[in-house]
Amino acid sequence: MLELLDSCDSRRFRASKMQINPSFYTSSFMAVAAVATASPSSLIYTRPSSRSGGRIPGSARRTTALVMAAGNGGGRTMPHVLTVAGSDSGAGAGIQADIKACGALGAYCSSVITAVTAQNTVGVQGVHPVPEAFVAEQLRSVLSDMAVDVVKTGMLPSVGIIKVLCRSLQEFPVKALVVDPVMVSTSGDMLAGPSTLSGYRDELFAMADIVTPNLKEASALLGGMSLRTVSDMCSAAKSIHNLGPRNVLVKGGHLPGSSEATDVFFDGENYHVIRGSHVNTRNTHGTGCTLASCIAAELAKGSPMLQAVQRAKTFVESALDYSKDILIGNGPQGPLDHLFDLNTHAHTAGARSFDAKDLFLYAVTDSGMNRKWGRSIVDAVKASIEGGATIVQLRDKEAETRDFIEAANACLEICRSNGVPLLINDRVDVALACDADGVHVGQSDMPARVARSILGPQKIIGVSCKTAAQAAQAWADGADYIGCGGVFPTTTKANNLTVGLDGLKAVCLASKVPVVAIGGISAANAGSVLEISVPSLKGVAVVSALFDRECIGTEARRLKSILMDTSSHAKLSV
Ligand SMILES: Cc1ncc(COP(=O)(O)OP(=O)(O)O)c(N)n1
Ligand SMILES: Cc1ncsc1CCOP(=O)(O)O
Repeated sequence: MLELLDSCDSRRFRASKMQINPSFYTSSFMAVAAVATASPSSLIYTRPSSRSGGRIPGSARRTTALVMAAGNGGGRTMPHVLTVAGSDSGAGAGIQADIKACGALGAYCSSVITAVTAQNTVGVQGVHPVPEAFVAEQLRSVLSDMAVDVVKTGMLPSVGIIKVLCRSLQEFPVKALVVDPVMVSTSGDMLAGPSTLSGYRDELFAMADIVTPNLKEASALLGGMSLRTVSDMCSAAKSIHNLGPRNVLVKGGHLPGSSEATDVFFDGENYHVIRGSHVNTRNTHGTGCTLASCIAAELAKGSPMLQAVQRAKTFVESALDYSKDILIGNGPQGPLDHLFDLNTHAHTAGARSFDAKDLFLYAVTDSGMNRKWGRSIVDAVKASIEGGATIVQLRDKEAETRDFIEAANACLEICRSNGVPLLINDRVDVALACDADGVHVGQSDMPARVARSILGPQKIIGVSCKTAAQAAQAWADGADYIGCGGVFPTTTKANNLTVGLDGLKAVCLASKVPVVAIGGISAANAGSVLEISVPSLKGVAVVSALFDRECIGTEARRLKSILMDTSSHAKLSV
């Protein structure tokens, strides 16, 4: 697998199509080490090419020889993917997704940018292609210097850029080429004109080790062929294979009438139907780029093709599952968290533990109501949790500090044993004294910024907001969530302005942190609150609907079931 060339040797070599070999790295590393020890200044190493016309340019060989002569030849190599794709300012797809996906799988990822897009979770607002000559320059910079194993392509906005890439790959061969024929974004915006179809078909596919179209792209490549079933996908995979790539993966996504995410892989001889579970989430932006990058990373690590595809699919499924509730942006398509494995460990290592799902049914206590019904605060909190409350706030405007701390300690015991966070209304001192999970502060209480500096990064801080400007300030101050209301008129809080469902919606749309609605909410109107259907709205907070009722547990159960029904019928991401 390894060829040694004299540094002055100008021989060109032409290698036959290379099989991806898992032992490649080990063997090349050992051979390099041997060479470095034997005769460091006069020999260089190179690897055979998978591409026709493969050669190592003299300048690159000389550079390698110099590096080895300088004593760096025995360093550790990394599997290396070069992504040639567009930049996504929202970082859910494109170059940014590729770099994160490769990093997550342990591959180094260099990048050649073909276009700069202005993009977010709503859609694509602008596309600015990079001039062909500058794409060529970027390619030369990376490929002439770095040992790239696999090139992965994403957005190639013109035939000219496709041609530039093909020329570069002829000059600087790599182990494998993964082509994701990106044409339309998940939001439906065009990223490459129809003229690029001929570039893919006539130029790039013949060089590709795998092409990974989704149903729309496969259909476009085949002149508008209708693709509805797995059998259609098999026919499409065969037709695309006839265009030149060695392998084809047609991604079925969520096929009509199926609860699975089904893909078809064709290697020119056999079809493999790869089934995965469909994850119900808005956070699917960039899954195509991620899948192709993962395939590239696995190939760079030495996996055989089918195994690379299977591992990539497993990674995407795990990332979708982990990211299904993440709130980034207000548009219909949010991004994945590619670094979920890292972040899972970060949580256990002490990062903030707030989970927006906890806001679903938020019980806010009221000392006056407890007195009226002859209940202790501890019994009231216990009953609300038994009924399904997901977070509790102790709100007591009258208690002496000492009594408040005592009550908070007792409630904390119940909350902790049920895995329900306990927050303290207004009183940062009480929260600190009993080590509660956090505080909720209003616009005239201690500023959230100050509370954050006192409580540290791990405590939960909620802030009451009635306007978009207040929501922006709360986020800037380090709030974890905001409480917005009163949504409906209420007698629980005197002189409180009602913002209505429209006001709630405006704040939710503006908020960069999760929102819980509060004020006059009960079983009669809780459904209408969730139905405003803005992703940042994560639940409702109630006082009288629980604590001014005879049976707190029954009321909590009723509310919870209404919230769950509404969120599942409206497919809300709460
Ligand atoms: C979840 C939640 N949202 C809003 C409020 C109101 O807090 P604030 O504005 O501080 O008013 P008081 O509760 O102090 O009367 C809240 N408590 N909880
Ligand atoms: C504390 C608070 N903040 C805004 S409205 C409100 C009172 C909510 O109480 P209820 O759920 O009984 O209307």
